[in-house]
Amino acid sequence: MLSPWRAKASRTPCTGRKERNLASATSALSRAVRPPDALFEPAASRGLDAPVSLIETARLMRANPMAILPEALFDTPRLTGPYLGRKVHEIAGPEHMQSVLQDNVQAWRKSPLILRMLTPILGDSILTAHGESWKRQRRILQPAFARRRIEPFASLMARAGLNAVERLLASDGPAEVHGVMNDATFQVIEQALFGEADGFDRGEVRAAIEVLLEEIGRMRLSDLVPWPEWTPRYMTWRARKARGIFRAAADSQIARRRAQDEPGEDFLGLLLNARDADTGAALSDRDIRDTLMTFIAAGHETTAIALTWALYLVANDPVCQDALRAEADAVYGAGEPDAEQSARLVYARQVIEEAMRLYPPAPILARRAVADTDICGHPVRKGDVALLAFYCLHRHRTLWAHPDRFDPDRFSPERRPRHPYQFMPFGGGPRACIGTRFAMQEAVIVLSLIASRTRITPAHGEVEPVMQVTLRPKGGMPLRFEAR
Ligand code: HEM
Repeated sequence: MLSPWRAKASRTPCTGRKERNLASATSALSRAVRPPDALFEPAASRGLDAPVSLIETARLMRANPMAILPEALFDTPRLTGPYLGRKVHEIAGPEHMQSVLQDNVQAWRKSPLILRMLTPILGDSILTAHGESWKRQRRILQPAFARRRIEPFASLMARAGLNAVERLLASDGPAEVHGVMNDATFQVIEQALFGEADGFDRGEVRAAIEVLLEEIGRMRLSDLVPWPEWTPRYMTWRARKARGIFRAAADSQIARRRAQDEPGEDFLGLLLNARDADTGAALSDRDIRDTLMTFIAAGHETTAIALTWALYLVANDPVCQDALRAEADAVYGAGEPDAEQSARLVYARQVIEEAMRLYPPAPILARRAVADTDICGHPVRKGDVALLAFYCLHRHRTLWAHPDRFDPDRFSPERRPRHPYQFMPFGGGPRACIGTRFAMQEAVIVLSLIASRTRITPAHGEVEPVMQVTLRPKGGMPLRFEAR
């Protein structure tokens, strides 16, 4: 059975006529040469087929939260089970997602477990705040992500893509793609935030950020205890020191910029200039510092993960590689794409979307009910938990034909999913990712450059996904690259 939601129109494809023609041409190229069952089908991560004890659940959560997803959630939109005297609602249906993230959003808050892990490092930032504090920050930050603000970053994204090509080709034997993609997206976010600023030791700050991201991603058994919200989370001495290094560097950059007449066009400049449209208020230095760290935490590893899985899938699909190359030749030739050209790389965009369908960088989100409510008519009590299983939604057997196959043509203008909550790597509703446009522009440019300049082949067999906040490749992602 295919999507019962298909009839519900409407997500307008944001492609112009010229792009659509190009999309059909490259899609036709990728389809014409092979029958659908010749498509690459990576092994899928499957979950529990029977309930397990609370202790076993805690163990699995720490090792790989993907393992607690029930197998049945690939066939049904909701499952409900017991959870510490309350209920946990695991959901994988578009209308159920919409109910939690949009229709009844005021009844849900981000999970205390995730907030406990994020807040010591990100503070009360747009990612962790709720209520008025979140609304104010979202209002002030939204204009920084307008198209005209993001487009100028295309050239630094292309530079990072070209650096990545060089490193992948220089590798003696298989390249460790996840590391190279992490470096590329770090280069992009760091330059987008601070521009060419000097006055701080970039190497030291990068090392500190790595320690902080590791600290955010490390779930401890004590995190699974439902402490009162005000109980501080234990932080290692190393993480405290790293937080001090990052804060000192950010504070000194903020002070230097404030002393200049022109704050600049990078994110730091935009944050210093940003004003609340309702009240005219500016962000405090502390808000700005926490926002900078939040953009790094939310925007660098996620994009690197999307690219890593996309390259894995493309490595296993030579026809898709040829189609990517043909598109790059037609759109920007031997040069590198600018913002206008990157918007015309519609097939590269489809590949990134299909990669994020199969491997959503954020595969599960958790929410806790702060009031009695319901999910599509099913009663929910205050204190219940909802697990939004995007991984299951994206491979749901009632929604997608051959859900485990890599088929970028699913995202062609004629075939793309119609329900806005059927494909949601960036979340949904008012708390959806603010960085979507930035991430898509970056991922499309970097993927297109790598696929057009190299021939990619798998180095070992299947790679398994493991969730450590994001959906990482277990044991890394070795692939081989040859110059075209
Ligand atoms: C492929 C890359 C990315 C993916 C898959 C992704 C995914 C997500 C998801 C699923 C959420 C919703 C979280 C929730 O509802 O609990 C989110 C929120 C957010 N993302 Fe992204 N993201 C990406 C890139 C970025 C980038 C590049 C930035 C910034 C430069 C960014 C900044 C944020 C922020 C600030 C939020 C919180 C928004 C709010 O609560 O109002 N993300 N992202």
